[in-house]
Amino acid sequence: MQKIVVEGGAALNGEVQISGAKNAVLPILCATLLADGPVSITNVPNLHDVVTTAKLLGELGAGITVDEGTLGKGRGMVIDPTSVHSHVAPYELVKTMRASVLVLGPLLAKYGAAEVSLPGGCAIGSRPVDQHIKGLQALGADISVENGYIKARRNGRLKGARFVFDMVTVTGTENVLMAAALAEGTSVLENAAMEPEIVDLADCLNALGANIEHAGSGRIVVHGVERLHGGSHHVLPDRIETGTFLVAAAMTGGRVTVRNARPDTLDAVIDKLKQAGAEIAVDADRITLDMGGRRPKSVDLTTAPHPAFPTDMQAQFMALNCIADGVGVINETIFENRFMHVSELQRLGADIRVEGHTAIVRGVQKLSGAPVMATDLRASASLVLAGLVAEGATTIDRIYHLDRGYENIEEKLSGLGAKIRRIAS
Ligand SMILES: CC(=O)N[C@H]1[C@@H](OP(=O)(O)OP(=O)(O)OC[C@H]2O[C@@H](n3ccc(=O)[nH]c3=O)[C@H](O)[C@@H]2O)O[C@H](CO)[C@@H](O)[C@@H]1O
Ligand SMILES: C=C(OP(=O)(O)O)C(=O)O
Repeated sequence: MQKIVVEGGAALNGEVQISGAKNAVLPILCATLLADGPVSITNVPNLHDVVTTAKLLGELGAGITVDEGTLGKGRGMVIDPTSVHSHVAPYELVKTMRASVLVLGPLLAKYGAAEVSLPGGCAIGSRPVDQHIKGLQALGADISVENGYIKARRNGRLKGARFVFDMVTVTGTENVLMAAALAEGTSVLENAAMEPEIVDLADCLNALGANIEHAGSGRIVVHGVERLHGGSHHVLPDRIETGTFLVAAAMTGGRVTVRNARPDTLDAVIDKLKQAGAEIAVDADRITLDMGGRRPKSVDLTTAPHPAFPTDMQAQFMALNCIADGVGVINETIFENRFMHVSELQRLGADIRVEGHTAIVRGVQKLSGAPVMATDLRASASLVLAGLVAEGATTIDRIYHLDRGYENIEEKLSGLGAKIRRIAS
């Protein structure tokens, strides 16, 4: 098992390249199952979740070629779905990555049947998939849940329908959107998620011949087509990785430019960083944050679906509040158990009180390094951030969580002057 050791104290300075978005590339890789020919994806981040998805697609029979990429286009992957021969996503793979449930819609729509293990809960909450199932049923699918598997079938083509999600769900919207792309007639998805990753998925599907309108709004219109062809797509930059590096710069009082970013996907995060006292300059694909050596000011925030403040940045801002000037109140409204990082941050000396879905963080002058344990992906990121400003060494265990969603994080942070290394334990 590997660990990360961070020695705190260095202000981060310099430039860092942002990778393709985990939450865009995972549904896009699954969407390639819908095509009749090979699909070439560029700007694919080298993440554990991408490897798991490739394994799953391979298990279904798809051909997969990894290409280290041409200059400026990042790593590439070509998925050839024409050899798919199985429609079963087994528990062994799904349990390691919830996003595996995203093969449900494509397998059902394209191959007529799907058996996908129920993903189950995870550290941050119970995370049911009832909306995925109801949405596909609205398109005419016959679905049962047996022996821990979602078993879906269709008779003839799926039929376009109007479906209103009970709550905003990102992967739920993606599953139903992918299935509707090959349905007969028009589907209208109401109360759809508006995350930039949904837009990227729709852009990819449209590049393969789908006819999807208004992705990025709460009402997506999908005119079903009979088939999708092969093609190519360049994945959107990761807004959560971007936000994490910007918080690192703000906490350490540094000056960092993130390259290959999409500033327009980060309005709520940039706004909070400004409230924390950062000077921020933005152009088309770069963001520069200059903290000028100042201590950040505490910020209050409430997580909510896009375009509001993302739950995937909550833990990182909690770390910032831990060393900020003042008291910051954080409300988590998306996941019922997304404060697992609190007890680990407290081990570093943070002053945090949790009342239900609210964490009240009183900034302290300094944290001190300690051994801590990562419990989920963004909790891990918050511990790395706290380690960057803690006095002495912070050793973070269970970093496989971090590797699910951050490409070369220690190399990228080292490039900005952080003292961070990975060790085998
Ligand atoms: C791979 C991916 O894109 N993951 C993201 C996705 O997760 P994911 O798509 O799993 O999260 P959802 O948007 O579905 O979850 C939002 C809320 O809806 C609830 N819910 C969801 C579906 C359902 O059928 N029933 C139900 O009750 C969930 O328990 C949660 O409380 O969006 C989350 C919220 O922005 C992010 O934190 C994750 O990083
Ligand atoms: C919760 C996250 O991811 P996932 O939905 O893949 O667990 C995340 O990216 O912070």
